[in-house]
Amino acid sequence: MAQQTAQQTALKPNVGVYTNPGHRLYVGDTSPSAQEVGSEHLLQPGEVVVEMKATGICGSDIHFWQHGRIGPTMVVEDEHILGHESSGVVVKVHPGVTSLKPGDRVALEPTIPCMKCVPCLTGRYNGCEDVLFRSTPPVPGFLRRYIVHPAQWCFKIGDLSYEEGALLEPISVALAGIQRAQLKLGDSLLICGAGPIGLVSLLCAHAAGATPIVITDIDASRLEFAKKLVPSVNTFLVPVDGPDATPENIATVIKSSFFADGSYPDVSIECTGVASSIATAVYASRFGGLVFVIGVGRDMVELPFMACSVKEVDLKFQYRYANQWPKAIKLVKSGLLGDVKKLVSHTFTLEESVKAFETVKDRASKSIKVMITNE
Ligand SMILES: NC(=O)c1ccc[n+]([C@@H]2O[C@H](COP(=O)([O-])OP(=O)(O)OC[C@H]3O[C@@H](n4cnc5c(N)ncnc54)[C@H](O)[C@@H]3O)[C@@H](O)[C@H]2O)c1
Ligand SMILES: OC[C@H](O)C(O)[C@@H](O)CO
Ligand SMILES: [Zn+2]
Ligand SMILES: [Zn+2]
Repeated sequence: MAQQTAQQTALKPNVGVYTNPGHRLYVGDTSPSAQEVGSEHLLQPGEVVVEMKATGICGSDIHFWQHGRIGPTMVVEDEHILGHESSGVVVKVHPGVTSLKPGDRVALEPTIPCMKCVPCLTGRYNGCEDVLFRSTPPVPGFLRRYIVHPAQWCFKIGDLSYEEGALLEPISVALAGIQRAQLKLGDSLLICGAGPIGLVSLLCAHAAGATPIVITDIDASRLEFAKKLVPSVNTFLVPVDGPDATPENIATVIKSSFFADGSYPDVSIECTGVASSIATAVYASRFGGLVFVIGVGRDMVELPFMACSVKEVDLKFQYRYANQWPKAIKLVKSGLLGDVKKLVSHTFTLEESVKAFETVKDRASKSIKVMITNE
C-alpha cells in the first residue's frame, strides 16, 4: 500500500527554528521539504509525518541559544533546530503503522530510546544509553512545520487543544517527579521556584492532595501568578541580598511562617537548580524528609552536607521522564489539574519565532509559557 498524505495539495514550505555555535537564532528551510512529504518513499517502517501545531519554549532551548550548551556533553556544534514541547496533526503514515492515521491530533514525546539497553528494558528509558532526544544536540528538535517521528512516540490527544498537547511535556516532567518522590495526600510540601516547572509541579501536587504547599521565587510576579493559579498555595519571596538572604535564615523564616505547628516539609520539590535554593530546601526539611531536585545547574554544587546528615535527608534527582504522556493526557482531560492553558502567557506564529524567544529571554515581559503556533 502507498504512503498516504492527508492534504496532497495544501503543503506549505517546511521551515525550522535554528540556533548555531555563534548564538544566532533564525527561521530557515528544513527537511522534509513539502515535496518530500508528498512523496511515496519518505517514511521508514513505524514512522509518521506530523504537521506541528503548537510548541512551547523551554528554558533549555534558551540555554542552547544563549550559552550554546547544557553541562559538558550537550553542546551546539552545528546549525541546530530547537523545541521539544509539541503537538500537531498526523499528515502521513507508513503503511505498516496501524495506531495512527492522517488527521489524528497527537502530542509528541521527544525521547526516542533504543529499547535494547538495560535502562530501556527495565522501564526507565529516560536513562537510555543510546537515546535520541529531540532538541538536545546533535538531535534536531520539533520547532518546524513538518517532522518525521516514530508513531510509537506520538500520543493521541483527542479533543484537547494543541496548546494543552504541547504542555504535556512540562507536565510529564512534574508527573515523573511526583511519582518518584511518592508524594501523597496530606504531605507538607515546599516547591522552590515558580517557573513553568514549579508551576506545573504545583498543579500536580495540589491535585495529589499535598497540604500545606509553599512555593518560593525571587520574582514577585511569578508568585502572584502561582497564587492566581492555585489560591490555597502559600507564597514566599526569597530575599537575594541582605543579612536574611542565607539559605539557613530563609529556611527558618519559611518554617516559622508556614509550618509553625512543626510539620516541616515532608517533601521539597526543587525547581530552580540554584545551589542556595537546594540548600534552603535541605534546611527547611523535616527529619527524614525528601529533597527532590528537578532543577539543573552547574556541574559542581556545594551542599549543606551536615544538615543532610543529622536530619537523614533523602536527596533524589530527576532526569526527564518515562511513561508519563498517557497519564498526563488523562489528567488534563479529567480537569484534575485545573485549566493548564492559563500557563500560556504569549503566543507567536512559527514565522515570529525570533520574537517569541526574545520574549522568553526578557524577564520584563513577565512571560510564563511562550507558545509558537502554526495554523
Ligand atoms: N530534570 C529535568 O529533566 C528537567 C526538565 C525540565 C526542566 N528542568 C530544569 O528545571 C528548572 C526549572 O525550569 P523552568 O522552565 O521552570 O525554569 P525557569 O527559569 O523559568 O524557572 C526557574 C524559577 O526559579 C526562580 N529562582 C531563581 N533563583 C531562585 C532562588 N534562589 N530561590 C527561589 N526561586 C529562584 C526564578 O526566578 C524562576 O522563576 C530549570 O533548571 C530547568 O532547566 C529540568
Ligand atoms: O524538558 C526536558 C529538558 O528540557 C531536557 O532534559 C533538557 O534539560 C536537556 O536536554
Ligand atoms: Zn524542557
Ligand atoms: Zn536504550
